[in-house]
Amino acid sequence: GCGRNLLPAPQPEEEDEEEPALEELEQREVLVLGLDGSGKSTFLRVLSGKPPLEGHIPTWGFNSVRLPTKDFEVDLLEIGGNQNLRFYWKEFVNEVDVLVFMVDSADRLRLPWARQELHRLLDKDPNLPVVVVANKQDLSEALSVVELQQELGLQAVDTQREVFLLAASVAPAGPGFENPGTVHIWKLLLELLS
Ligand SMILES: Nc1nc2c(ncn2[C@@H]2O[C@H](COP(=O)(O)OP(=O)(O)OP(=O)(O)O)[C@@H](O)[C@H]2O)c(=O)[nH]1
Ligand SMILES: [Mg+2]
Repeated sequence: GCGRNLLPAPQPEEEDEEEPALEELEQREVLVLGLDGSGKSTFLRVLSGKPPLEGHIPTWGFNSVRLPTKDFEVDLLEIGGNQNLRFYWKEFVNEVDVLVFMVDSADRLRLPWARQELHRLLDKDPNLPVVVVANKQDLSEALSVVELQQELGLQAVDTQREVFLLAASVAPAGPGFENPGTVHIWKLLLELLS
């Protein structure tokens, strides 16, 4: 045998009695999606007080952080944006409270792809609040929010649903973490989750 006979059989009923309540705070789930290189991992790092990484290290799967607030805990879950991973995105949109969709505002050539993926997700859950982040506004070639609204087809989205488009550069320019873009996104998320 492989040794499993040595383990005592699990006795869930007894354990239930002894196990203290671990989760006192309510959970909120935020899904963070967007094309590869748009800044999802950077956003999660900066939110958790870590400096952004220099280059692009692709997320080959999931990446998550849990941030406590006074009323609840916020789980932010990134799924990598590589083309092979995008297939899985739609499996998670119905499981979360808010979707953050990151866009590299300077990646003009791939905006049509970002638009297509975003609208697929919007179609998947008509009630999910969506925060579109027009990231990398620090780059000179970045499109403005007005241009991005057009390019991402957000004017056409029906007025019933909550879609926000926020300009940001989530990677801080220098040391220190008073990043106004990230703070702004976080405040909006807390409002939507309350
Ligand atoms: N100039 C500029 N660069 C940024 C900004 N945010 C992120 N970056 C850079 O963009 C690159 C990619 O960032 P990531 O956060 O790894 O991108 P990602 O969306 O997680 O990518 P995948 O995991 O592959 O899906 C990194 O080199 C970051 O430093 C920003 O606001 N401005
Ligand atoms: Mg990543």
